[in-house]
Amino acid sequence: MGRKFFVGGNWKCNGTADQVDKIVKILNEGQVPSPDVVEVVVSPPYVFLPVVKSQLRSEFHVAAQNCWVKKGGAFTGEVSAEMLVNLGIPWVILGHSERRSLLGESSEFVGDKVAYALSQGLKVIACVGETLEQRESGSTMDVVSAQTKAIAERIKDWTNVVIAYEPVWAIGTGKVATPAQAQDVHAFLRDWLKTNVSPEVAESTRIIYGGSVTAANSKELAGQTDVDGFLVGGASLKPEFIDIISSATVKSA
Ligand SMILES: O=C(CO)COP(=O)(O)O
Repeated sequence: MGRKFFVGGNWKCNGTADQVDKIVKILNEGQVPSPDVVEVVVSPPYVFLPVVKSQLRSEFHVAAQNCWVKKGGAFTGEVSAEMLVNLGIPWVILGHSERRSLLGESSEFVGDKVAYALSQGLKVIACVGETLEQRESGSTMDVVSAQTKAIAERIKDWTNVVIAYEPVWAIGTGKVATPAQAQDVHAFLRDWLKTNVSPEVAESTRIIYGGSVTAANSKELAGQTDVDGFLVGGASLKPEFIDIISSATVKSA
């Protein structure tokens, strides 16, 4: 089907220079499937991006965890898409639930960011996902489709977009979505893209899962038809990230 497995490591706001050295060493020494089988992107905090980029094995790439919504200028504390491009940072994560909930980023704002980042040549990992309350009230599909729609309304080309489905109740909680729960939402999102964007975009866009992914559950999740990879938080800071990357072989088996 041609969707290359994608594993992202979101380091969030973690790490000292020493810890970053150690993680990079683990990543560089780990035995992983070839880049034909899996695309690996790690996302350190901004301050560590240049050092990680320069030291990381060449087949792995780096992502920023955010960027500003338009051209840089008088926006204290922000980092612009142009700066990332200028430093050769190929990817950016946008719309993570921690930014939506803690920093008040609306779906429209996230959609604007995705459109601007793509226009500057960045590739985007765009995050969507429902809270526990929304899941329990039965509105999961409404929430993820509204979040996806805000992006779809603002972009034309999906080539450089990966969608990360990250149920908020599964993030950092140890409470992973069951493979069936993940598959349900991934299949729904793919169908949403088919109806609202195009069959080609639905078929080619990677939809990855995030939320308490570990080496213990990654193979079973990877076995689901519409799960095209992972966005890993906590476990991406540990040696088990190598095993999670290796779960890509489930698809080619
Ligand atoms: O938010 C996440 C990745 O972006 C997931 O975090 P955890 O893997 O720590 O649950």
